[in-house]
Amino acid sequence: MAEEKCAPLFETKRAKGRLFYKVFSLSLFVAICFIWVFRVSHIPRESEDGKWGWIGLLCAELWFGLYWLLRHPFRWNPLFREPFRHRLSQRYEKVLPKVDIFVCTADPGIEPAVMVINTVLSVMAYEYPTEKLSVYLSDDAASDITFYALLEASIFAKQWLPFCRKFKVDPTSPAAYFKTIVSSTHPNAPAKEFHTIKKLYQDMESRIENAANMGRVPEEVHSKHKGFSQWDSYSSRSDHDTIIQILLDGKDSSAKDVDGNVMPILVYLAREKRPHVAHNFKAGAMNSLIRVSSMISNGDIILNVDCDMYSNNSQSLRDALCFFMDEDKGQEIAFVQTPQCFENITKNDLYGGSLQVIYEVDFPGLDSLGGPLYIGTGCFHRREILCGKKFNDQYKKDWNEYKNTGLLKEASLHELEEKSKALASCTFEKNTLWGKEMGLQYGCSVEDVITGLSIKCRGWKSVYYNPQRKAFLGVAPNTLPQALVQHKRWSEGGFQVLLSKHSPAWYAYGFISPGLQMAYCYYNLWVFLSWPTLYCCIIPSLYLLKGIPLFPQMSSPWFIPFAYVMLGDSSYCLMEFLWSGGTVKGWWNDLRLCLYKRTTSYLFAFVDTIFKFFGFSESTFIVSSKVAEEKVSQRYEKEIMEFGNSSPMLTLLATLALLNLFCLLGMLLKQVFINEDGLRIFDTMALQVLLSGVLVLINVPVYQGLFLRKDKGRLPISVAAKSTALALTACLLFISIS
Ligand SMILES: O=c1ccn([C@@H]2O[C@H](COP(=O)(O)OP(=O)(O)O[C@H]3O[C@H](CO)[C@@H](O)[C@H](O)[C@H]3O)[C@@H](O)[C@H]2O)c(=O)[nH]1
Ligand SMILES: [Mn+2]
Repeated sequence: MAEEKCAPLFETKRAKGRLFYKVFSLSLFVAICFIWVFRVSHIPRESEDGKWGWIGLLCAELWFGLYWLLRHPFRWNPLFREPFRHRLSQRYEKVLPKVDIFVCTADPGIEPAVMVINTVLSVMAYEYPTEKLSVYLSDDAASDITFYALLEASIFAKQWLPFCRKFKVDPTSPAAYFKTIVSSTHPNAPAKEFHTIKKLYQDMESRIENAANMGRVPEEVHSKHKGFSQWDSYSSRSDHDTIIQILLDGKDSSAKDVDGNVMPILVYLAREKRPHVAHNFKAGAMNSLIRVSSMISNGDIILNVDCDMYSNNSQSLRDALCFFMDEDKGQEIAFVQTPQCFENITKNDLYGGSLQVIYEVDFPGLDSLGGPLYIGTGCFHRREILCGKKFNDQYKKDWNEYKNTGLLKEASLHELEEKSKALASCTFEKNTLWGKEMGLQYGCSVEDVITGLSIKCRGWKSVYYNPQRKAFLGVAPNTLPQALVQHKRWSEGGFQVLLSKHSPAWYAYGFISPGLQMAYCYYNLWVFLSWPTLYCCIIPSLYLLKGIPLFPQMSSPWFIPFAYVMLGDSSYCLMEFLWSGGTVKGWWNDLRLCLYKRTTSYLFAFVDTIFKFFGFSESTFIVSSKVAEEKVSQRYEKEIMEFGNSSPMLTLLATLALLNLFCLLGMLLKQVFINEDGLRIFDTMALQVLLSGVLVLINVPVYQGLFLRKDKGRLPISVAAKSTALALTACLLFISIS
């Protein structure tokens, strides 16, 4: 018993096989050095062809090599964590802390209300004392439909929560649960009860969907609930008062479920918005939530999820607490991050959306360097640290002195709502430290990453926890344009972090470990991959067309390091990808997306950040769509790439794809009809042929989209025309200049 008492609440394991990795990396590095030496020592003379092409490649290879070095800290010493829930409950069951859960939504058009309330219901049903749970929904669209849906959910929850408890339901999102039951023949609930609850859910779902389709809330509901009157003064999504409604307050009889148990507190919040006041997107929403919740429940722990990220594991809250409440190591942990996983990833992950290598390899590695990034969803925070507390080693939280703070117990509901309104007003933050040193940081497209970094710079650590049964499941982009726009926002955010006050490249020095600095830089430098990648996709192919070699020929000893680096690195990446649970085709798809995001998302992000830096354009946050038309979904299921618009990004992609095709074809035709030495080019220019060949192969979906497909997801004719003209012109121009 005594032993149990001081036994840790979690354990940490180290990965094996690191020596192999280190030796292999060293050998790759030696080969990379040889490549650099070759480039520098073989620069063509003024009289020879290809001098500038050569120097450009030298720069690209230097940069790729250095960037490759940044990858290493991740892989040096990965850690895996395992919490012990039973010990937590033995020692702390009576004094478990209060937890506030924030769900953010911003657009009922692409984040349907039914999906949002499923997420809300799933987190309300955590296996946790309900009187200690509070769930807040922030609605940046201030949509009365979403409010209506939440109202419906608050009623349905009175049946749903007892049902989940009784039959140990998991996942606790009703939609997801009913979906799993269709595929398995053993619902853990008796048929009668199962069908009753299912019917209740479906009725609610159709009421909400009807309201959403009609675009308004049914009259009889409207008049029955006083909450709707708050929309009387509403003029638009970006111009309205604070709307707040405590739907379940945890104390009066209407807040009990059908079994008579207390329900979690449930609050709807749409912070005030005015057209000329910056609202700072999700970061602004989160900060309003932090303040409003401090007035109502003031939980010690804050869990934050996006509206699509339903809880898939009803124990994950307790798991997270094992880290915070561990007597020995818990004191320094600011947040516990779980991976962002998705329920709609297809077998070969067409858009590389699952980010598996990041979550299976990078993040465990980060954990040994001081902890993973905060990635905006599925993250448990300590409230006081999120609000700006600095680390000191005297800090020791005594969980046993459980205090019931928050005013809900004393004040009247109305009073509370009025007080909270002021906290969510759009002028509240004026001349305060909110958005700078308190709460989530403003001015960055990845408010999460920069906030996590600032927490680290204040001396705290974080923990990565990747449970076997995924903690949360969400929706990944299911069209190419969506994926590219999302990566643009992320890479732009990364660049902003790099330029920010907390820059991992300079400011963070001395505050976080050098390995972690490198790791942050690895993510924050994404935009700088665009130029060298573009260069390597264009110049070697054009030179191939012209017949000028830029790489050593096959019979030269210098060929060896090139071959070794290409082969070695790609096989290693493939191995990591498979090990992380991917397929070979998935790896190929991931490679394609990697190319596409580098040549488009990162490029556009680079340009946009510069514009914003000089004040030419304003910040935006393009919310990813979580729904798709029937036809689009069908194509997604079949892993047919969805282009579907004529954006500059797609035009650029198509142009690059065609340019490579033309160069390769042009070269082959030249070999057949003009040159006499036939196949000798495959010796002299083997690597260039290979590079173009791979680029052409990887772009097969683009050629299909341009010329072969008839469906709506294809590339529009206008893109085909523009890109063909551009690619041809580039080839002809390049040939004609000597
Ligand atoms: O003005 C806004 C914009 C967005 N959101 C919410 O923010 C969340 C994330 O938006 P989404 O479009 O799904 O972006 P993702 O790229 O999927 O999100 C990832 O990247 C974001 C930063 O770029 C983080 O904020 C997210 O937590 C992280 O999951 C969603 O719940 C939105 O409703 C708001 O509340 N207000
Ligand atoms: Mn999302």
